[in-house]
Amino acid sequence: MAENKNFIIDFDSTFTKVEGLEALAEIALHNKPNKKKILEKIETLTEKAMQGDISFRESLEKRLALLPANKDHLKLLIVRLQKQISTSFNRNPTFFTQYKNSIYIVSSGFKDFIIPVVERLGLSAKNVYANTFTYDKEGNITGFDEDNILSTNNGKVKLLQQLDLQGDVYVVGDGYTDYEMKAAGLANKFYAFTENVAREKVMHKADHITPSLDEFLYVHQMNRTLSYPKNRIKVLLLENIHADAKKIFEEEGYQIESLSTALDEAELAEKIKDVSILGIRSKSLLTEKVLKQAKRLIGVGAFCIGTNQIDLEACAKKGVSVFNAPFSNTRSVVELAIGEIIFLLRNLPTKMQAMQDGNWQKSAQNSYEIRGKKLGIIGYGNIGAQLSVLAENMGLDVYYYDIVDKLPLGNVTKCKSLKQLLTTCDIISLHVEGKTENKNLLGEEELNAMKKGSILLNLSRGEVVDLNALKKALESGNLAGAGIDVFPEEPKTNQEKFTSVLQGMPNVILTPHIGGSTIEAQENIANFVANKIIKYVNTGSSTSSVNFPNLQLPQLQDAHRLLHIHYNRPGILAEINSIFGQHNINIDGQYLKTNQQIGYVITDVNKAYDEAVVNKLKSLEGTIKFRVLY
Ligand SMILES: NC(=O)c1ccc[n+]([C@@H]2O[C@H](COP(=O)([O-])OP(=O)(O)OC[C@H]3O[C@@H](n4cnc5c(N)ncnc54)[C@H](O)[C@@H]3O)[C@@H](O)[C@H]2O)c1
Ligand SMILES: O=C(O)[C@H](O)COP(=O)(O)O
Repeated sequence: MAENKNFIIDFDSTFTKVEGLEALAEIALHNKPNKKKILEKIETLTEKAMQGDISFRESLEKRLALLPANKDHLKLLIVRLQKQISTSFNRNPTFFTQYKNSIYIVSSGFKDFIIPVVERLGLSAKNVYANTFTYDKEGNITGFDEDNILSTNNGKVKLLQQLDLQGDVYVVGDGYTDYEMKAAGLANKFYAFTENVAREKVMHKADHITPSLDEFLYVHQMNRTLSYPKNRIKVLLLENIHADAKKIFEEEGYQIESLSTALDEAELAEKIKDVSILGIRSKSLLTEKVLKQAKRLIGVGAFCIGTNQIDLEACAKKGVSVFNAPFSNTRSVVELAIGEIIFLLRNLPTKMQAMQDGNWQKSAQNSYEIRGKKLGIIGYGNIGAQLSVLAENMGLDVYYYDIVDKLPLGNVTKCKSLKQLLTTCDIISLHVEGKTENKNLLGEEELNAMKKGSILLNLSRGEVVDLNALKKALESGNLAGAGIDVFPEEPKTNQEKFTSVLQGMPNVILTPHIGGSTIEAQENIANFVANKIIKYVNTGSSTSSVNFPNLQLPQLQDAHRLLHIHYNRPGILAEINSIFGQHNINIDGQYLKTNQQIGYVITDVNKAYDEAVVNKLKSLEGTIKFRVLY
């Protein structure tokens, strides 16, 4: 309760993102030749005092002596600082208005610029305890009021003794002098505020590290803008996901751990225990066994196209939404396929190896143009269709076969059966997904059905082609070459050895699953997937989730959003609404979608609601997960 709690809040680098005196120096030294040097000296002096390495008084005297500032500079400083209030402070205006009489700004900075800044969040000058400047007649800063207790060493401690606050006292700050109030027995707890600056020495002394004001308010169960502090959301990124993803999650305030390799089942099961968001690529298997350990998992990002490595159904049943990047690397795969078609039709792998071995084989034998050849695409999805457009533009005659009805682009010919495609085309390229039904889609029978002298590309999934049968087809000469990018068993790291029955065969291109491994694709994927997950966490929007009913939600405005994920069974929506009815809750908006396994209901209700509602919704039979957003 506010009456029993007092909040002592530091100003520089806590209330604002920057140190006031440093910002003042920046302004006062604008265009001065020695600016950089003086600024560095001021920063060093600030840091030394903050770390507790020199006395505060000494630091202040030395800093002011270096500062040629006046009242005009102060006016500019105030405008700058008002724009630099810490993000999480600005995000929680109700905390300041609700507890304005219990919040004390205690700072070794200067009231001259602190008061106009804290007033922005509704605090009053009478609760600001800080130093004051002295000026000459022209308005130049000459020093500070030396009688002010806050200008002395241990000033914050002495001030707090004088204030003699009744009730609990909580200190929030980024500096050592803030900790000293707790050390002197004048505060119940010291919270090291690390949103703007994280000092090891100060964090080490803290009762609690608070990366934002949200965390402090969450710990104290006080009125706040975010239901759950973002710093509590732990993200685990595996398999060398592009650095942009880490950056985007970091900017959102999440905690990130990033590893360059995949993890095996046991390692992942251990690591996933406290993870809220998991990011993987094609190598990490997310099995039901791993998911059993995932107590806090909300979302999974497949930073690739394929999601066959993830037990999507088990994720849905656990209320975990999975997102992938369905388009971001498609162009890269298509370009590699085109390149390989040209290489294989010119018999280049064999010729290149001969050159490496010192053998000159100038001859047109077994070398063909791609123009006019028949390309057969199995799986006319995002990659297959894109390949057809590029290939047709290069003069290939394109055919496709898909189990789903797909619109043929350009002059492409649709085949009625796989057999028709295999027996018609000179080049076969596989672009199907890696589901169980597609295991050995091309086995001995299918490979034997292919035209004599044709070539095969597989840049989809390893299990789709029976590699022993392919080896035989190549040895028999029925196939003239193959480009294989994906394998039933692939190394988890670049350090592991790779072996395949196709090694050492002529006119075969083996690549280490790099169809989508281009700088452009990886960057696009990182941005696409990370932003989709953040949107899901922040708004509940599940657009383009691969295992959740897709709901595109409007921005939440002055309401609570209740997200209810449940097993898809009849009558549950009626039960949810009956709970709202019993508690007289006004529904501002409601959105529902279901798929075979689960139902996803989002209800926006007006601000005031009874906590009992939440408990009833959580314990409703069939509930998988429940979240509140506000
Ligand atoms: N090598 C790489 O680095 C790399 C990169 C990206 C994608 N991929 C793989 O490529 C696959 C295809 O990607 P996409 O974006 O085109 O997927 P997509 O889902 O858009 O298209 C797949 C198409 O295959 C069809 N299909 C599925 N099974 C089939 C079958 N048995 N016979 C005929 N058609 C069938 C589907 O109906 C669909 O139209 C991905 O699932 C992924 O596994 C590999
Ligand atoms: O599914 C995909 O997008 C590809 O197989 C690429 O996977 P990767 O990101 O593991 O290379």
